[in-house]
Amino acid sequence: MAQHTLTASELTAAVLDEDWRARWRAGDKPSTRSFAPPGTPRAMSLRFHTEAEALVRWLTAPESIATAARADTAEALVDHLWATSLQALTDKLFAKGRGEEAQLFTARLRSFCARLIDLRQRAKNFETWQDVFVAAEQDLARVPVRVGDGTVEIRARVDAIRIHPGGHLEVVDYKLSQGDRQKHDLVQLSIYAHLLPLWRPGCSFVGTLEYYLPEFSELHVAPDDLAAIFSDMVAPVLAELFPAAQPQATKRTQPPRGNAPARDDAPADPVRTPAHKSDPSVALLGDKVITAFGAHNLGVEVTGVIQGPQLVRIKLTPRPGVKVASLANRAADLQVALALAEPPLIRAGKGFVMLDLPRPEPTPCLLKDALAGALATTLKSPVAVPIGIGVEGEPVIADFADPNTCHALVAGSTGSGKSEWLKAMVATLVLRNTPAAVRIALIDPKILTFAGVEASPYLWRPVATTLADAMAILRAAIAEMEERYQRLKRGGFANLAERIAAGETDIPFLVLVFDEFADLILAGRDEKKEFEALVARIAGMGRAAGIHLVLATQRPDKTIVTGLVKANLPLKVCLKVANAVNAQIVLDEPGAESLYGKGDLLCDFGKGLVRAQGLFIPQAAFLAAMAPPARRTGRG
Ligand SMILES: Nc1ncnc2c1ncn2[C@@H]1O[C@H](COP(=O)(O)OP(=O)(O)OP(=O)(O)O)[C@@H](O)[C@H]1O
Repeated sequence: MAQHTLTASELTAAVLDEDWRARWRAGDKPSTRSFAPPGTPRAMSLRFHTEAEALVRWLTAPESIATAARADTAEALVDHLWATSLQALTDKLFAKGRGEEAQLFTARLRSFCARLIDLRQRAKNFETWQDVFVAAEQDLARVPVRVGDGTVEIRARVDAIRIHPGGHLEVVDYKLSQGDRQKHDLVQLSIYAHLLPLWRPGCSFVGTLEYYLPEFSELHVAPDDLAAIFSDMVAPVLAELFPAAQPQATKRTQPPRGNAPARDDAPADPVRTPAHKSDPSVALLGDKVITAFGAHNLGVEVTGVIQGPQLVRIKLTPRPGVKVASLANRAADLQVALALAEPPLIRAGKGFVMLDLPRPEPTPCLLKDALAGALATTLKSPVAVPIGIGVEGEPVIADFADPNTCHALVAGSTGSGKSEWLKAMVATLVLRNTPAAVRIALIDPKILTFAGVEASPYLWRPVATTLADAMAILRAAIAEMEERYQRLKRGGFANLAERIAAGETDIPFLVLVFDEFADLILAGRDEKKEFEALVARIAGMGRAAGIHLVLATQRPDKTIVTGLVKANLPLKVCLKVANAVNAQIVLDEPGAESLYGKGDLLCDFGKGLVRAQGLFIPQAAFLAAMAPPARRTGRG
């Protein structure tokens, strides 16, 4: 069967090298490395990219952002690099007789640091390095590109996405050599520029090639020039490589809104929840588990094997004398015995012990399918939202109207699936309500999560991307809450739901969604105090007024998830976190460090933890959902 995916590097190679293309068409997988000009000295390109990425992450990470914002000279940045890794690296290179390479490498990074200071000066009203960088080493996973009547998925990783003072986003490619490779660099940049608006519809991107030779030089390429390179050089090669690309109708879940480009980044072959194809190899797992525990003198019986969308749950009964804690302590041994990537989660359930193993072929849960199936009858109140699909295929839902789940804390390390979870939650609210019934405030410091929704009638205020705008939204929500209380009192209603039930529908529910709130806590003592006070106020009084808070963070440590924040958000949704301490902070018990990522989550409703798989909505469907109801093209 024809292959319908390739990487941006492969596509670049195919565009510029006819032999490469012929070998690929013949079914080979030719290397893209042969593309480097022969005889070039070792540029240590990979290491340069790693150092640049680590530096940008330090500049923008919540825990270091305040310190990093004070770094206003190239020397200060070089000092940081030197202390964290560069000194050790150069010492090693000198010891190996590669002193010349070490000097060249250091000179390149010096140029990089000097460039960063220029960018700092270029930024409008610089407060932190987040005013410069949106992302470093950003993966663009499986972006569908139209080829003829079909689609081809292209994968890419871009070096940086930055804020350009012209109001665009700037995609940047770092290069360590120039010469005859500039054509190659331009083709690659044109591919990135083509992919990015498909990946984040609604954003416009300019392209920059940055050379560190070691002297710095840059080449700006206008969007029209990049589009011309793509259509003249890349598009014909794509058509040649994929003469029979898959018809779009079989891949697309929903036509895009207006002129928004098609995007369907849902993983392939989604299973219709809650029924999942059973996997024959799962039948053998029970025996393997008995043997693995038996090797440590822990007797267990398998009393059930359940296949969820992403997990296999094995229900075990411990033999007399075998403690649950002893089984849980053997997670690392099971990881080895069953050749797992992570230690499995082993927890006590009602009358049994649950051992969750990854499914050999996990299947994602699409919001669209869940809304048409399991959620159709279970979401009742207008502000009921899905948490995900449970291991046994059951819908796991929360209702903001319920005092036990009226405000949420969402935590998970980077890549765990927080933004996707938030998007599925927001999409559910807007797909089930008109803008007159529900309004959303989006606080998106990462800029890309909610890009492209600016014109949505569901927005209560424009999407906030800065600390100042985020605080302004919270203050406005307090004022709104007080006004609502007056109106409820005048009408003799205890809360908004009661008023709506009486037929008065002119006040919408309001859900405030923070894709990251760490910056608000770390901004300074006064800001932290004000933020906590505002959160406490809304948390305490918001439900009656129909105002709900959803605060997400990728940094669930004690500094960010303070006692006050945690106590005020009764619903906890914890995706994969870095360690057991983080899990403990969010859920009061470890476990979430063993989740598998990509939407795998544990949720606390106040009566024990539930494991579920978060729902997924493709970006194009999300944008379509945010459109006015009359202009919707379908259901996401
Ligand atoms: N529910 C899901 N089902 C399938 N895949 C998912 C799901 N959630 C996330 N993923 C995959 O994981 C990737 C990362 O998810 P997401 O962007 O939500 O992470 P994140 O936790 O917000 O990370 P960061 O904090 O770095 O932005 C997505 O691009 C998607 O490929």
